Amino acid sequence: MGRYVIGVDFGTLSGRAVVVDVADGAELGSAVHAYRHGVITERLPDGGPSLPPDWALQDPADHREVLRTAVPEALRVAGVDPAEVIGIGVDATSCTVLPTRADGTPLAELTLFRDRPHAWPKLWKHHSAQRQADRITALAAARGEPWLPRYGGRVSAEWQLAKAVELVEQDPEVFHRAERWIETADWLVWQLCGTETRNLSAAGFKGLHQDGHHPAPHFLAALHPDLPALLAKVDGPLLPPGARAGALTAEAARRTGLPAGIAVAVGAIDAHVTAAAAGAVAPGRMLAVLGTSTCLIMNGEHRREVPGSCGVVEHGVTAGRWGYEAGQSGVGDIFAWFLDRALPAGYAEQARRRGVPVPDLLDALAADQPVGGHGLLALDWHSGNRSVLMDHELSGVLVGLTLATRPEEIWRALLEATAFGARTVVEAFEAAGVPVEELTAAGGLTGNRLLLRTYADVLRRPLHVLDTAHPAARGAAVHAAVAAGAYPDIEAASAAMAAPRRETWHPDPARAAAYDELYADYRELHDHFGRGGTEILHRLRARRRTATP
Ligand SMILES: Nc1ncnc2c1ncn2[C@@H]1O[C@H](COP(=O)(O)OP(=O)(O)O)[C@@H](O)[C@H]1O
Ligand SMILES: O=C(CO)[C@@H](O)[C@@H](O)COP(=O)(O)O
Repeated sequence: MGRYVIGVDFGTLSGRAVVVDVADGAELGSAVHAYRHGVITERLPDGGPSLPPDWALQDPADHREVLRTAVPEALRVAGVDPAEVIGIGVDATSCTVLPTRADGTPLAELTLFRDRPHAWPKLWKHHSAQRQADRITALAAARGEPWLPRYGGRVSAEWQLAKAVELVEQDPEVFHRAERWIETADWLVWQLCGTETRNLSAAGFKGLHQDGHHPAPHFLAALHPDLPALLAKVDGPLLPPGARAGALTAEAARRTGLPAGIAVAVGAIDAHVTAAAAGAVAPGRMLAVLGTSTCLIMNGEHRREVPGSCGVVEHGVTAGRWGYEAGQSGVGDIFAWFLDRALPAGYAEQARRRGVPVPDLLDALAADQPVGGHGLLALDWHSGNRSVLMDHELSGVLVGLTLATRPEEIWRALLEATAFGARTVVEAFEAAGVPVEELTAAGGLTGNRLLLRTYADVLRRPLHVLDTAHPAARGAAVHAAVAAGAYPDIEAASAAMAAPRRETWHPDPARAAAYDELYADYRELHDHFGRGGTEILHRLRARRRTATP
């Protein structure tokens, strides 16, 4: 009799479930379910006024629907007997956080709060709390909070505390009525096993939980007098990656088609579980999850403070190690923006005639040009800068345009900008004494060969590419196998269940040398716009805010 586990990944636009063989990690069946409401940026599903700029919400009903549809569908495709499934693991984007009642009911689902934007789950890329994040950073720096350097010296607008300050300031009633304030992954685990738990990884990386403590009540009170009440909303058993949160309830079993009583792993962050799917859990092995955003994840033997990183957290990636995270808030999102909003319509028509996807057409048109031949340079900040500046009021920049510039050249400049952004992060790790010995890529962007070639050239190192269409869901399945007791820890489970490598890209020496020069210019532009050479990007953002009705 086989033994299987299910991993369910809750991404930005869709959720996916995969059925995995516990013995060797083979993916036997999968199903993807696009969220009915996608990312909510304009208006709440029932209508109402426009949401302010930089807002990004999700609908908890969309998440439940994934459990109800994608899990049974993946089981059906795999053709396995559900009775042979021994565990389920769940990961989600983060910090994606929602206010609920004590029984887990999302406030967004109560008639009283349904039309209140602050009652809805705020997605990781809800970036409107930058000024709150700046205040938190300034206060922590002024007080010499020992945790601040562990976050590279800055608190992100994406994280729990910035979002909580925004909530208490802008809708105090929702803040006070929220009995729980919880990451989506932890909320989903609660839905599955009926027991509320919290994962140490998100508590650390997104909740500033360090050395067993949340930020102190007096620190919170200095931000807002009511904020210490947050501590009672986020408490609860904190479990390390791969721990068993509980057993699948009869109700969740009915909804998913799985047997009641199987192990439910504690919730996890999407990029972090992917390290287990990639076999990249030993210190020095960096994983680049290249998708809507980029997350760079790595384990380390020791704790080091890396300026501009998103944090170093004990048990952050696997139990007993120091996990590191850094990244870029917009990568695939920038390419999607270009395709949707900036590319002349004729290109889609040309792609259709050639029978290729539009990105492939643009890659083919741009690939043979020598490095720098387009005369362009871009900053990859259309969704703000996560590392190393951690500032979501920065925005995209493109210089070098002429009347001869072609769309495919801008496309290539954008691909290159994201590679330069990744190199900036890798160099920050190495400069802080955290060597990056190996680099593996996973995620939706690994389907773009020009992008992979560019990353290998710009980063000047071999880039291993993972062979799986569902890296995060597979990682969640690895966590499920540990929670079910099939392996003693994530290291052992990952050794047996990680996805194979599809290929390795090696840098081309001539292109890499040419990119070194362009990268030096990127750094100059980066520091000029991002480190005080000019405040123009902040002024533009402020003007947009005040000009918005
Ligand atoms: N060939 C491609 N070239 C450029 N961008 C792509 C390509 N394929 C997918 N993308 C972008 O990748 C992102 C999706 O990545 P994926 O890893 O599937 O999702 P997520 O990161 O949300 O889990 C989208 O932003 C999409 O526009
Ligand atoms: O920030 C994190 C992880 O820490 C991600 O959840 C967030 O960047 C979203 O990831 P995706 O780009 O949707 O894969």
